[in-house]
Amino acid sequence: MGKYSVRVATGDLFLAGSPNQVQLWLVGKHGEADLGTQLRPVWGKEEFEIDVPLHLGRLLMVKLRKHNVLLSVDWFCKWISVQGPGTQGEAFFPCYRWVQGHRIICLPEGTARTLSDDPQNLFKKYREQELEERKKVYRWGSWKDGLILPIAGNRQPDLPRDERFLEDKDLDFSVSLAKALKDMAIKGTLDFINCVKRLEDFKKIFPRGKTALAERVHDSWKSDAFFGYQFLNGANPMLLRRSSRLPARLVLPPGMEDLKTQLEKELQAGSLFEVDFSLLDGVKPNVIIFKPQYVAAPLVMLKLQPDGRLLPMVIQLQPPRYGCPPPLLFLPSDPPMAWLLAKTWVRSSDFQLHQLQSHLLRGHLIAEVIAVATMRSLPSLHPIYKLLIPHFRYTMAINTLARSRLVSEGGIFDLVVSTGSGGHVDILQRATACLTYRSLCPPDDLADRGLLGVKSSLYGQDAIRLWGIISRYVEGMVGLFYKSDQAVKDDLELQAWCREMTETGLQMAQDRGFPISLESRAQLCHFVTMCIFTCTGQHASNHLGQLDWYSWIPNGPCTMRKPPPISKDVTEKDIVDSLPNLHQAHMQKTVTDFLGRRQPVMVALGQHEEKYFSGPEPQAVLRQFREELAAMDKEIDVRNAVLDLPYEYLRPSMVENSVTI
Ligand SMILES: CCCCC/C=C\C[C@@H](/C=C/C=C\C/C=C\CCCC(=O)O)OO
Ligand SMILES: [Fe+2]
Repeated sequence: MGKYSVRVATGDLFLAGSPNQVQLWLVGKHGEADLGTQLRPVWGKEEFEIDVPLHLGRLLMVKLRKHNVLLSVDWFCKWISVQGPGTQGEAFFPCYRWVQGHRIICLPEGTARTLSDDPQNLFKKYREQELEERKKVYRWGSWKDGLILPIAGNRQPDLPRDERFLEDKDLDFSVSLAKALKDMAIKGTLDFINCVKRLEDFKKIFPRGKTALAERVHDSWKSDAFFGYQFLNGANPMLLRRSSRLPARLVLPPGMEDLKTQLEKELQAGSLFEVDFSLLDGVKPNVIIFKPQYVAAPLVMLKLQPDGRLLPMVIQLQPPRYGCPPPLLFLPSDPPMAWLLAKTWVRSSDFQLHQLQSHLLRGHLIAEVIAVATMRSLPSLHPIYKLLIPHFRYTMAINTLARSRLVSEGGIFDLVVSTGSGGHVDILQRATACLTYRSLCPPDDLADRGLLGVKSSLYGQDAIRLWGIISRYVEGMVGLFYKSDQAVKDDLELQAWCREMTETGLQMAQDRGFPISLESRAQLCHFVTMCIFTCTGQHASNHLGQLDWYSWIPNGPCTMRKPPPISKDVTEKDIVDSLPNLHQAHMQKTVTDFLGRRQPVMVALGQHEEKYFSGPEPQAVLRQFREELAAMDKEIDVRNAVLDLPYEYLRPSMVENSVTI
């Protein structure tokens, strides 16, 4: 018994408060005290003192209930802190979510606890009740067969309130989208009248506020070195791999003996690389306003020069067909327009696989599976929940918007992208079917692709560096709560989480290397590091490049309006007629600007303010994480200062803490 001082923090946003009265209870090890309806959490922090005549013992949780007399107004509660007998200083009760309706909400004290950390089962019932409620609120949905699962719900209002944009993000998103679409409507009216006669005419829709790198793309997009560089450090660094043999599909017609000799020489030297777009083979192209669009499945062979440049050696635009002559091969020595058209076809193919496989599937959709599986399987007391939750912010919301406006029927893909109207779903299904656990872990992925130690792969160097920092952060936290491998095996909540992710969310992905159980601390750390890296670095490295590399439309054409060339007699007009028309280009630029712009409402990696963990040790681990991120950021700044083309997409200050756009 004694005097307790209670502080209650409401969210910082304008609509976070509520005029409803809130009743609080203090729940201790030895008793529970009803503090009555002391609160009206309209704004900021509220504080009050109260005498409690009971002996409560160590405080375990705070319970609260919002009383709705006339009107129920949701309240965003950040946290509650209590000082008094049994609190050992300050007892901190994290919340960081909306309090809705009339039900009693339980907020356990912030110390992370696995089931085995609670031998007296003081929280067991609470954990079970919380998960039972979460499974009702966070339900798996289904968008298309053969894909990993999304959250249930077609629009933002269908989502749990805690997953929707808060007003600052919502305002920024809505206003900037409305502005983008207004500009598009005004400037786009002439698109159907004007047309592009020359490649330089695409400058008509080249963004004003373009980035310095976008300017460089406009100036240098035709160069072979620039073309090759993009596979290393461009918008989509995920396809390049070192050749271990000449690809079977590369059929060299008679007269190409020199090329074969060169390829074999590079192969022997270990400097032969390839980018194979076979995943696109046979994808049904879109038809836009009754006009057929075209899709190809190129193969590019490249050589890594001693100076670090990656130069194309040959482009095969389509795989060989049985019973047909071998496909035409395009060479750097071909007539310039023929070679440029071949490279442009590769750029358009890269746009398709980048946006669908590298960005949407391996960034957005995997992050969503991680978020939904965690919300359904780990109670808020669990250390892994506390570690991961900051990396889920707005992911379900932005993905729901993507499913309803980008890849939906009548969405952007159907309107202007060559793989729209179903081909995009086919590609997502094919990419899902070959999605491996190793491909989501840069140390494994880069090893498999033969890119470890390649100095000109700045993406690779930064991905390994960032993976290492995140890995040490995860190991630091896991080490606080799991003292042995057996403790990991014995954590039934953790095992259920891993199984829910692999078997349900990822749809039986164990045959592609994803674990269905966690047998050791090392395996747990690797899995959780993959989760955090996917929600942060993987998405950023495949999202942030859009503005730089796709603003100049010929460098990343969203569609191709003529079939791939079958001769080398190519004119600039052939290229212009193949590229998106002005309307399609305008739409691509609008969406690229909108999605690719730097987000004003942004939390950088590791910089979340929410305090989910109580106790000095987890705070120390987070502090160390932030210090390592800051050091990496500074070193990237120094490195980039002397680079002709800086690489920024894995710079910690540029990487968002979750997938929010
Ligand atoms: C043409 C670019 C396609 C990019 C697809 C890859 C990933 C998804 C994307 C998320 C987008 C989420 C919402 C988009 C909402 C509105 C689009 C604006 C166009 C319109 O509705 O008119 O990752 O950033
Ligand atoms: Fe994105």
